[in-house]
Amino acid sequence: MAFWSNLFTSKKASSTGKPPLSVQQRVSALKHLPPFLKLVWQTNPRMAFLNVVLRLFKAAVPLAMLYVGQLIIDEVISLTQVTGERELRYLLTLVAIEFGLAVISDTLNRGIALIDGLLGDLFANQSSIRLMEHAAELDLDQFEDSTFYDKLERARRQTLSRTILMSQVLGQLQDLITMLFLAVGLVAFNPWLLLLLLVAVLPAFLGESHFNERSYSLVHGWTPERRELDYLRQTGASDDTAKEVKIFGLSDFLVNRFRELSSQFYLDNKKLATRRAGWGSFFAALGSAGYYGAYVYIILQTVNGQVSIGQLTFLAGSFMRMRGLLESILNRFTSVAEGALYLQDFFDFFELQPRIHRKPNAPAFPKPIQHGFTFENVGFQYHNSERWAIRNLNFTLRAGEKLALVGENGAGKTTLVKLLSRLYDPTEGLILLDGIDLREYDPADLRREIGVIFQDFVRFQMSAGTNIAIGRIEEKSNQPRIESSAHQSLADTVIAKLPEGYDQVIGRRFNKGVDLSGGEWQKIALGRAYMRDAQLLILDEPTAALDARAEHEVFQRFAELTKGKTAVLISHRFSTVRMADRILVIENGQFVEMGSHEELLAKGERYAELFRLQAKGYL
Ligand SMILES: Nc1ncnc2c1ncn2[C@@H]1O[C@H](COP(=O)(O)OP(=O)(O)OP(=O)(O)O)[C@@H](O)[C@H]1O
Repeated sequence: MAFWSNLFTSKKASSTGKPPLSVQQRVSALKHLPPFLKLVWQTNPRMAFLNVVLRLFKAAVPLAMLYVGQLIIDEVISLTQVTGERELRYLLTLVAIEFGLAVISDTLNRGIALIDGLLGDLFANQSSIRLMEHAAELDLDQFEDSTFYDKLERARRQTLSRTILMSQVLGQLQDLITMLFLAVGLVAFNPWLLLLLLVAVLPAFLGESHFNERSYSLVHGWTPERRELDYLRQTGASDDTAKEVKIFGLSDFLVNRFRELSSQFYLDNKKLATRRAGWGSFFAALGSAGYYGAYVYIILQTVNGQVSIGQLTFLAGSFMRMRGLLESILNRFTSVAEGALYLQDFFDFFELQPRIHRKPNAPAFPKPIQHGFTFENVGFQYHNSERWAIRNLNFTLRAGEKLALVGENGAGKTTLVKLLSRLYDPTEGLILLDGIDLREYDPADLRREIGVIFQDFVRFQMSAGTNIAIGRIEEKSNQPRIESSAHQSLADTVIAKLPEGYDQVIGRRFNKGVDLSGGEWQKIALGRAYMRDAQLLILDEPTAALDARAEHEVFQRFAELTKGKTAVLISHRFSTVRMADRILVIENGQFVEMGSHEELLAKGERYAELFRLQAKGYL
């Protein structure tokens, strides 16, 4: 019987190859319940308090009803033995009390369900907000780590299901109190009955807890695959991918992979569910045997005249209720413990801390920048890669200059920009701003003074105006500023053609959304750079989809706008690159040469070679 041997601390790997968790781990997961309940309480203290009070009242109702029931039956029996005039007032009062209790019980149930639902909604909303806020604080490389994604995914799934945990924990406390009340009556009659009850219910509890742990391991171990399933579902049927899925005939490929993964999960789950159902029926039969044993005992006592018929109904009723309660307490205990295990994922996510954060005593950000950014022997390795994306980089981006970065695909240009904006910190070497290590400044100050438009800028499925305002979202109501940014980035001509102008939702995701061409999107995204009005502006090839004339015009306007400001341009078009004051050529992450267009051409080395290739139409 593998079941019994696995029950406590199984070392056997589950079907997912992950060892199931031990009882110790499960019990230790319960430590997350107090902070969880604290979060629930903080969500809305008044509602939480009311919930507890209503549940306390509800806990006392079953005992009161059973007791009144006993009095009613005994009174009925004694009245049947009376001949002549019968006094019914007492009996009718008892019935009225029982009726009152029934009404109170129903009302309390409704009230508790209402507050549970409302508090649960508030809690789910607040958890989602906390999750979004915390995710926003984390570093970019944490997002690029797949184990981080698994954590985020599990935490995201938690926000809704945790509201069920809240009702379960509170329900548990309520049932425990009801049990306590009922137990007092039962123990007074015969303490052995209580023991019989435990014996009847305990195996079912252990069985449930075993299977819950298995199903947690299964679900937990399948997180990466479930993410893949979500991805496949999304890729197979979404507006973003429909074009390529059709052209390349990818539907079967995606469907087959989905079928393969989902049927593996189905089979694993089916095996577990079937075993669970089999053992569950066996344990339920054990429970019934316990109940009927106790029932026979009480009946015999009644026949022998040791207890009244009213007491018989009270005791049998209490025993039956206690069995139900104990079963649900124990079963719920395992799902509470399981919920607490998932809570671990939830709290784990919140324990992740960004490495790039504000230090105490951060120096004031220079306004204006005096000297510029100096790279001293800078090297950078992506955390998931052995390769150095950038190495031994030494140069200065002078305050007020326009610097163009040139290099082949994968040379490290975008990486350099990410280091400048502190999306990452260098693996080795230093970046200094006006002589102070960039890491000393508050990253929020730095980012406020830098505007970057990446080549893979986000196409926000929002209005055209908001898409530009995103460059400085605090100014989202400043329509003149949005319009002047749109004018400078040539987005105004695109917006003029939209039926609802600046209020037009762009992108296809939402109803009435109008999609734009690649170049039109770029003009909108470029508007963000003008909206930003930062000390350092970086354009990382956001003009690649613009036609040659539009790009030329964009950069002429850009040069005017950035007069006196520092700017970095990345472009593969030399007609654009030559507008820069200086050009930095990098290859395989290493410095190759630096100078003005004329200087580099005169030098006749790498830049000159690339320039001539493009002039001949080879690049
Ligand atoms: N998130 C990442 N994780 C791991 N490696 C990365 C990541 N991003 C980029 N790289 C690698 O770092 C190197 C430099 O990439 P980078 O994006 O900086 O090149 P680039 O010069 O901007 O190229 P392109 O002209 O194609 O945009 C490449 O080899 C790339 O594969």
